[in-house]
Amino acid sequence: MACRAELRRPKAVGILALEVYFPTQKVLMSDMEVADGCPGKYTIGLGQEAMAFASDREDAASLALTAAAGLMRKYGVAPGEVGHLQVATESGLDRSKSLKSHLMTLFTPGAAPGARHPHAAAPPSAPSTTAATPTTAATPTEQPATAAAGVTSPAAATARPAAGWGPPPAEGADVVHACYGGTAALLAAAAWVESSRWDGRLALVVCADVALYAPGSAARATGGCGAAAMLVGPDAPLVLDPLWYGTHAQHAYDFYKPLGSLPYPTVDGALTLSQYLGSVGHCALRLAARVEAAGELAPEAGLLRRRDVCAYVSHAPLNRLVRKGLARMALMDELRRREAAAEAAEAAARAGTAVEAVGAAGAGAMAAGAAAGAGPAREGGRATAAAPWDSRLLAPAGPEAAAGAAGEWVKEWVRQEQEQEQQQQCSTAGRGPEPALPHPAPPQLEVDLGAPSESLPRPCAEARAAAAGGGGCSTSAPGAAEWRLADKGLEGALVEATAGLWDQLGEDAAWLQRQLGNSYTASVWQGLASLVWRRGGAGLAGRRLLLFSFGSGTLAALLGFVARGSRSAGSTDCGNTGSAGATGNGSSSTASAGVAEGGSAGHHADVAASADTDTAEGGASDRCSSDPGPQDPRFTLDSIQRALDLESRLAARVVRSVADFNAVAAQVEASYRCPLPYTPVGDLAAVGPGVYYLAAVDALGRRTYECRM
Ligand SMILES: CC(=O)SCCNC(=O)CCNC(=O)[C@H](O)C(C)(C)COP(=O)(O)OP(=O)(O)OC[C@H]1O[C@@H](n2cnc3c(N)ncnc32)[C@H](O)[C@@H]1OP(=O)(O)O
Repeated sequence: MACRAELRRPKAVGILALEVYFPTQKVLMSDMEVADGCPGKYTIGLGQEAMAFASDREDAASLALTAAAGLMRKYGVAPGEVGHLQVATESGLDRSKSLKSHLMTLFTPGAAPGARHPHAAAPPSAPSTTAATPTTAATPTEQPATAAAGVTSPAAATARPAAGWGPPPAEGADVVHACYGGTAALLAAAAWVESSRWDGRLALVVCADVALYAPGSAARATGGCGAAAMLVGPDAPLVLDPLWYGTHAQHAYDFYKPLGSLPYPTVDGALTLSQYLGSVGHCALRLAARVEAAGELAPEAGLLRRRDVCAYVSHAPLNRLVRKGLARMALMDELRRREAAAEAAEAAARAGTAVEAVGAAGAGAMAAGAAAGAGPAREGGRATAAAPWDSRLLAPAGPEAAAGAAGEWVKEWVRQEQEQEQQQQCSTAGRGPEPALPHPAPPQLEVDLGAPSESLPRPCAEARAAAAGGGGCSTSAPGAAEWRLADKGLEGALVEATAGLWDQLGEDAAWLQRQLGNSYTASVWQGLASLVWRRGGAGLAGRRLLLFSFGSGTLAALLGFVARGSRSAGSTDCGNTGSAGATGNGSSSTASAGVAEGGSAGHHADVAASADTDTAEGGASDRCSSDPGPQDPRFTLDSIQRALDLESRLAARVVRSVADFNAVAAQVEASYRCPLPYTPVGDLAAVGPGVYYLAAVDALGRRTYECRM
C-alpha cells in the first residue's frame, strides 16, 4: 500500500471505452408518416429516419445489462477492474430497488443468469502489453495491492488485474433526472476517480431507457429505446476538460412522469423544446465565460469558430431540435462577438471624449502627469500600462495646440498599442506551423439579427455582472441566453445560416441518433458513439468536441472533451498526440488554435495525459513527444471505433410495419397493467445473441433476466 505522500492525482480522466446497444427492431418514419397522414413531418419536420423499439422482453434493466456486459466483453474488462458503478435511467422499474442492483449480477460470481458471463468468456481484442502484471492473482474478494493503492501515474493506473473478480463496485447508485441522468452519472464517476477515495480501479456508467409515448400523442414518433455504457478512468482517449464546462438548472414542468402505473410521460411539447434551446444558450455562455476567464478564449473568438473544436454532440429528442441547438450556440457566439466589437467602439469613443476633456482642462495637468512618467490611462480599454513619454506635451504653444497635441498623442498611443497587440498575436500564433486541419474555422454567422448592436444583449457584460455579484464566471440573467427564443423567423434563419457548420460539427454525431430515435439518458452517448464510429482516431485525436446534455425539468450541461490519439492511430500530425497541445506550447494543432484565439493557459496540465506525469504537470514541453496517447491499447479511439461496429449492427436490424410497432407497444403498455405473476409475451426471436431479456416476473414482482447465447 502506498503511503499518502506517494498518492498523485490521476491524469486525463475521461471515457476509456464506450458501448451502445439498440434493439433489433425498427419502424421507419416514412411509414409512420403514411400511417398518420402527415407526409414529410417526421422525416423533414423532425429530421428522423427510424425509431428503435423493443417488446416487453426488454426493459430498462435488461438494456442496461446488455450494454454493460457488452462493454466488458468487447474490451476485455474483468469484473475485478470495476470499482464504481453508476446507472442512469428515467424508465425505472421500481421506486426503491435500483437498476444498479440488477447489474451487480455481472460482478458476483455465480449470480449472473446461468453463471455464464458473456464478458468473462471472451478475451480482449488487444491484450495490454504495458499493464504491469499483478504479482498476486486476484481472488474473488481480494484486489491486487497495485490496484488498491491509489497509485495514479498512468503506468500505475493501468496496473489493474487483467482478469478475475474483485470487491464488488459498491460505490455509485441510480441517478434520475430525465435524460440528463447519464451525465450526472458520468460526472460522479469521474469525480470518484479524481477523489481521494479512488482505489485505482475503473468506473462503469450505464444509461438505459425505453422512450414510449402514448398512442395518439403528438410525441409518439419521437420515441426510441436503447442503452449506453462507458468506462471511466485515467489516461483516457476522451478526456473530460474540467475548464470547458457550462451548466444550467431550472424548474419547469415540460416533460414528466406523474403516472406511476404507466411508462408514458406528460409532455408540453413547445415548452420542452424551448427549455432545451434556452439551456443551450445558458450552457454555451457559461462555458465561454469560464474559458474566457482562464484566458483561453477572446470575447470576439466564438467557441464554434475555434479550429480545435471539431464536433458537436447533443442529446437528441429529434434531429431538427439538435440542429436548432447548434444554431442557437452559434448565435451566442455571434452576440459575444458583436458585444466585443461594440465595446471596442465604445472604448474608442471614450478615448476621443477623454482627449476633448484633456484639451478643455489645458495641457498643464496632462503634461505634469506625462512628465511624472505616468501618462493617461486609456479609459475602458484593456491597456493600463504607463504610456510612453511624449516630449511634444511639454511645449504647447497654447491651449488649442495643447489639445491638438494631446489628441495626436493619444491617437498615436492607441495606434502603437494596437500594433503591438497585433504583433504579439502574430508571434504567438506563429510559434508553430499552421496545421492542416480537416475542419477549417467556419465563416462569420451571416444572419440579420434585426437590431442595432446597442440593443443586442451583452452576454459578457452579464457574465461580469454576475461574477461581481458572487455568481462566478456565469451569466445569471436570462438576457442573452434566452434572447428571442420564441422567434421562429430568427430560428429558421439561424438554422439556414449554420447549415455548413452543422455539416462540419453536428452531422457525424447525429447520424446514429437519426436512425434510432430518442433513448433518453443514452441518447447523447449514442451520439458520441456515432461520432467516434464515423471519425475514428485519425479524425478526432488532438481536437475538442462539445457535448450538450439536456434533461427536462430542467438540468443541462455543455461539456468539453479532448480527444487523444496514439501514434499507431494512423494520423501523422502532432495533433494526433492529444489536446494536451492546448497548453499553448505551439507544437500541436490544438496549441496553435488555442493561442491564436485567446492565449495560453496551464490548466491543461490536468487534461493532458502523459506517460511522464511530471511532464504533464509542467505542461510546457513538446506534447508531440511527451504524450504518446493512452497507454492501454484496449482503450483508444480506434479500439472504441472497432468495438462499436455500428454499420453492420444497424444493417442487421429488421424493419417492422407501423401495425407491428403499435401491437408491440400495446404489449409493453399491458405489461405495466398485468396482474402478477407475469410472463412476457414478446417474440424471443427478436432478441439477439448476447442480449439480456426479461424471462419472468413472479407473484412478488421479482424480475428474472436471462442472456441469450
Ligand atoms: C426527455 C427528453 O428527451 S428531453 C425532450 C423531451 N421532449 C421531447 O422529446 C419532445 C417530444 N415530442 C413532442 O413533444 C412533439 O413531437 C413535438 C413538439 C416535437 C412536435 O409536435 P407537433 O405539434 O406534432 O408538431 P409541429 O406541428 O410542431 O411540427 C413539428 C415540426 O415539423 C414541421 N412539420 C410539420 N408538418 C410537416 C410536414 N408535413 N412536412 C415538413 N415539415 C413539417 C413543423 O413545421 C415543425 O417544424 P419547426 O418546429 O421547425 O417549425
